[in-house]
Amino acid sequence: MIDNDPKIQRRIDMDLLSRAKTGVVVYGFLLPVVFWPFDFYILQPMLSTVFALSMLFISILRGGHYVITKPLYQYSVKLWRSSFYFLSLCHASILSTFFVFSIFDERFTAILHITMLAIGGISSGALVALIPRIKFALVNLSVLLIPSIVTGIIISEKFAFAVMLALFFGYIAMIGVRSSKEYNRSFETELILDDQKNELERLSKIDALTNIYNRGYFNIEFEKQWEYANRLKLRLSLLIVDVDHFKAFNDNYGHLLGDACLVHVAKIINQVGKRETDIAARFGGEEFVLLILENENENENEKAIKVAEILRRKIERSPFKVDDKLFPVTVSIGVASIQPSHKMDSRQLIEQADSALYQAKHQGRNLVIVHSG
Ligand SMILES: Nc1nc2c(ncn2[C@@H]2O[C@H](COP(=O)(O)OP(=O)(O)OP(=O)(O)O)[C@@H](O)[C@H]2O)c(=O)[nH]1
Repeated sequence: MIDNDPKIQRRIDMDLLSRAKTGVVVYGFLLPVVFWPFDFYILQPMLSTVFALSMLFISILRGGHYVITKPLYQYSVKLWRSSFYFLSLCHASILSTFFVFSIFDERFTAILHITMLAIGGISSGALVALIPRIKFALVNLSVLLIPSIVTGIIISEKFAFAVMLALFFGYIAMIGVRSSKEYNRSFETELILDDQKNELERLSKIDALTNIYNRGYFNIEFEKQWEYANRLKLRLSLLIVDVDHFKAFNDNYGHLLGDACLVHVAKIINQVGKRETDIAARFGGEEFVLLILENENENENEKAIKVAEILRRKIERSPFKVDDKLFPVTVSIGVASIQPSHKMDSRQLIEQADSALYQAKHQGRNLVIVHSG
């Protein structure tokens, strides 16, 4: 389920980045703070300064990586990922060196106990943060702990420390693998829910037969465009398109062919209403609507009349074809155009287009009639 789809991988990477954020801040300031109360800073000024500055330096680089994530990720996912891994491992390596010295070098005795706590905290924290990429989390954990374990085994008087660290390593690695499975499961559930949400959203907008917007969605968008046109003082035009003699079509050729004919007409309406602001929808039965936002410099309903005539002609000239048989189809179109204002009711535009359509039917069909006055 969690496949190589770049979108999914991006989500995992961004989750990884956000989880690692706290660590970057903590690492940059943690150890100088640790040195202070134990006088380590005074006892070993050189060591502590080198250590603190190197941690701070990597934190600053990681901060920079965080800031440029968006363009860097766009430029190259591979580069983003490898720099993230590299900088995380730099932090882990400096910490690991520090752990090795703390456990085995007499100069670090002053802060040994606090370092042991830090080993537990930092290793567990890093593992939890890097869970989205469990293989990398385990590499990071190995870089943090294995050098101390190996050194402990070599220097036999610290063997007990090495055993304790090895047990700790095994234990949290196990917890990490388990948590990563849980992470993947919840991530998969999230993806399934996202897909279902998108599909439900799509279904709530789309007419099941013709695959163009349905009336519910049209109503919502119509109100939005009405408000928009009102604010910008633009004209809003509406075409109501009705298939001519459709009852006879159904009676002659059957409902299934009737359905296919509606799909054919809907496709053409959708093609003609191709501007970003155009909204083509099935209004109900064999009736469709096309909502058009006129340009500022367009006079009256110029654009809508042009589109209506193009649409009428295109449908007339594209007979509906089944098994090499051609079925002529025509439509009548009522056009109305209004510049919305707060005093008007948006239904007025629908009523006017409807009355123009009524006239088109009465004047013989296969006609465009524009509502006047
Ligand atoms: N096949 C099919 N027919 C539908 C659908 N929705 C509505 N209809 C039919 O569309 C026909 C509409 O008929 P009328 O309203 O009488 O209009 P008309 O026959 O097209 O006549 P004019 O509009 O006056 O040209 C009815 O027979 C409905 O059953 C549908 O989804 N599929």
